[in-house]
Amino acid sequence: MRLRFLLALLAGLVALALPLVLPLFQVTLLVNILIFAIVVTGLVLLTGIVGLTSFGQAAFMGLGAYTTAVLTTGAGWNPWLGLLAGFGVTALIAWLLGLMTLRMQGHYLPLATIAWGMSLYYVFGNTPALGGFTGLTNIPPISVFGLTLTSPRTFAYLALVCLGLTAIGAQFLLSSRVGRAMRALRGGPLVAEAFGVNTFRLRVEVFVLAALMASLAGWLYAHSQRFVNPTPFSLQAGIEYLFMAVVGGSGHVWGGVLGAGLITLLREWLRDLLPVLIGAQGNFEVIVFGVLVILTLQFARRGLWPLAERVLPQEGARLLPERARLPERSRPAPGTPLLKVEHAVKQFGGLRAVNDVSFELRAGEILGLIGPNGAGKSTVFNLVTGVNPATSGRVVFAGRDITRLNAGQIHRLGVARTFQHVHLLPDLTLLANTMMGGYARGRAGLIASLLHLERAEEAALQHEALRQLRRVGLEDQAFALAGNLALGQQRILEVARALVADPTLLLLDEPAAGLRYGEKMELVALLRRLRDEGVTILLVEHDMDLVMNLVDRLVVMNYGEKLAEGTPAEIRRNPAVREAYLGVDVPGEVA
Ligand SMILES: Nc1ncnc2c1ncn2[C@@H]1O[C@H](COP(=O)(O)OP(=O)(O)OP(=O)(O)O)[C@@H](O)[C@H]1O
Repeated sequence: MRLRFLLALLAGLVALALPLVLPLFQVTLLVNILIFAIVVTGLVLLTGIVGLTSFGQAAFMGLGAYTTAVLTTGAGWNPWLGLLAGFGVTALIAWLLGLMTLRMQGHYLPLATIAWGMSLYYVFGNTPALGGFTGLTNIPPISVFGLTLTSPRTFAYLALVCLGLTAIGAQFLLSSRVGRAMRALRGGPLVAEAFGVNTFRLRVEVFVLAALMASLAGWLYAHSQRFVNPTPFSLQAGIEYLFMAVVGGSGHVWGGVLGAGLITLLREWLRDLLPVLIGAQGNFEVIVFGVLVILTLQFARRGLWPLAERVLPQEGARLLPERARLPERSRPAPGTPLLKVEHAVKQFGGLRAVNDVSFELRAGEILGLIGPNGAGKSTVFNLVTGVNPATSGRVVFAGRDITRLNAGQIHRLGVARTFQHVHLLPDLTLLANTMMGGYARGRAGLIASLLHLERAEEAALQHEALRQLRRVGLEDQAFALAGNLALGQQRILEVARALVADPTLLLLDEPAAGLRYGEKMELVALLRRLRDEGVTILLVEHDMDLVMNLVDRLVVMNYGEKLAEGTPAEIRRNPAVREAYLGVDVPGEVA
């Protein structure tokens, strides 16, 4: 940790020395690298972390550049006001574009980013007030504390400060509650929503943030070049920013900075070299970039920064001091009805997956939901967790009708879940994964996270996560990576993550799927212990042995209907159940 800090300090000092020692031409290049790195930092958040591929960042850079260019040349505004105006214009346009496009899935979103990237480029080029394709000249320089930044040497320091603040803010964000939610979004909305994240809103927020970073870069660009034209804000430039992120490592802030440096330097070098080698003029460097990206995707899919990370000293485990604990929910008295499913029906087109199912779950018990494949168990699970609303009927939790609430709203009432297919963030520690479960117990938003103003809350979450890891027996691995765990432990980690939400009801979706015998026994022991501590559990499970030895009561489903309900002993004797499970031995109790 100390060594890493010293290396970072050294890198910072070198960066501060470079504008003084490099020849002027190279300082200009350095300024460009710093500016491009700001755009790419936004792309890292948007594309590398959240998984929203954007080809349109150069257009947002253009919005920042043109806004300040018009206002400072035409209306005589101070460049700093031009920056704020650029932020305003970019935020508004990005927000509108985000609202329109961010609900799109798959390849539709990248297509949409290409569309607006092209449109804005032609708006810049075809608007006479913006100087058309020749652009606007005589943009005034920026002044800082009375010092006018006309020389690239002094301008480089402004660019360095801007990049430093952007990159550190992005790092702060990624190590926060919002950052964990952003990472969870990458795997689809299911997990993030289950922990109370408003996924669409978060996508829009990150989209606007990345656009604002590009806008800042555009402002710097306009005042360093002192003129603007549409070319640097074209679709091709947008693609090059993506190249930088991919080559450097789009999952890491410093990867973005590395990519911006490498590609910009390479471009300069190739622009001189290739025409000599080929004997003709042209943008041949783009061909090399294309090959480079393909090679990176082939041999270092996550970019070059993760390779550098391997040789850098690893960051040590650090816990913030806990000043206050998170508030806890009041518990329902054992035996009181906690969950009621009343005449639930779920229709998928012509298929009635759940048909008039009713059952009740009392506080402090473990209820198992079993049935053959396709019986409708997962569908019931989805009705209770708000993933899919019931077609008719009611679901009541803790006296409140939750039938029409979404997953996040239901979670905030005290329902936490695990997933049939484990959904963890393999590159994060067990602790960080567990903390994801406490998202709804925190309040800090994007801005507080960027500024690191959420440390007290983060500390409380860290210690709560640690307590839950201790509760499930994983505390000694709190700082290991979740991706290194065996499946059984990953499932137990998901239980710890759910427990951080301080749930009154824990829903487990096939928790024993894929586990070995020993792992199943550990899981059973854990769930029993949790029950004894007062946790109420509903579990959907295929493993009859496990279910029969764990649960207090069972609901058996078949063809979407409730076939039977009772204690394991009653269910074992039930002839209808035996028939539904024909060919499967409904096992006896194991000592
Ligand atoms: N989103 C959906 N759209 C259409 N049909 C669906 C959907 N989800 C489930 N079904 C259908 O509803 C029926 C019940 O499925 P469900 O997944 O609830 O059963 P299950 O008891 O959980 O089965 P398994 O044990 O195999 O997971 C199945 O016929 C399934 O194909």
